[in-house]
Amino acid sequence: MSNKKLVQHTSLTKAQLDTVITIAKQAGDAIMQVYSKPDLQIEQKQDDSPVTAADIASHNVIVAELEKHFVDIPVMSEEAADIDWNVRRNWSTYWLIDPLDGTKEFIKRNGEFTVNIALIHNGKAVAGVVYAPVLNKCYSGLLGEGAWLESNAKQQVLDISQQQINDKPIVVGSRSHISPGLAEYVANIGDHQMQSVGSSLKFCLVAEGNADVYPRLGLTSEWDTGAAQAVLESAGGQVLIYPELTPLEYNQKENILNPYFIAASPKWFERT
Ligand SMILES: Nc1ncnc2c1ncn2[C@@H]1O[C@H](COP(=O)(O)O)[C@@H](OP(=O)(O)O)[C@H]1O
Ligand SMILES: [Mg+2]
Repeated sequence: MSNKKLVQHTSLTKAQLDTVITIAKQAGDAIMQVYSKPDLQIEQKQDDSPVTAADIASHNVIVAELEKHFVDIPVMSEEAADIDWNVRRNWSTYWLIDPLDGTKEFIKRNGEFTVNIALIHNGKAVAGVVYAPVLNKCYSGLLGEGAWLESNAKQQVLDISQQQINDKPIVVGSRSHISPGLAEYVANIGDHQMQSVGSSLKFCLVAEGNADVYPRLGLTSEWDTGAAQAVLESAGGQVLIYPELTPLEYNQKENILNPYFIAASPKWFERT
């Protein structure tokens, strides 16, 4: 398959998205092989965050398969992120990958970790797949076309464009990275329920309509959010920089860290 077609469409066809879903599941299988072993081969990276044999195995599967199916589309992965800004800034279309988001949850073996593959086009997350192998849930989205959840061989369309906010809003936050900014934001919500969940699954819970808002007033990198933002926005949700409330975009700056953001359905932003 040539990338010319991809650039022409500025996104993926449904058949191409299915190929990416298959790749995410292959990566999930590679992760689960490590998960079942007693030694996860945990190492500390330079930024002091953990990396395991599963992060690397997933990365290798995804990169090899994407290069096989989509010729000439560059790839940025958390596990191969050292790409010169002067090269990367010229990419109009590229794959943005977090092979294993929620590495701390993987190490705790609580199931709250995901494989994340996003297609970025002109700074926007236009397609994404988020796969949680232990939970057996695969979320996918094509911006402007729709979002889907496949779970136990059943497929469900995700659409939160008209979703009403719960009287007692359900707020999702990180399980392992709590920030002072989050406490301040939720204090202003009033009566609410707080749920702690690891990884990009927080965006997916909002996309499913099972949570009202995911305020991230703490650090993340672009690969942590691209795929799940594509799922959420394809389901009719929004991811806006906080406090400016402008869209969260990609590859607009050398620093790969995201600004703070709020992910929610449109009614949340109407309300606040
Ligand atoms: N101080 C920090 N700087 C950059 N990224 C951070 C961070 N603290 C947490 N993260 C990111 O948050 C992700 C986990 O999300 P959550 O806290 O919502 O579970 C981590 O992904 P990895 O597990 O892929 O390293 C990590 O990249
Ligand atoms: Mg991550």
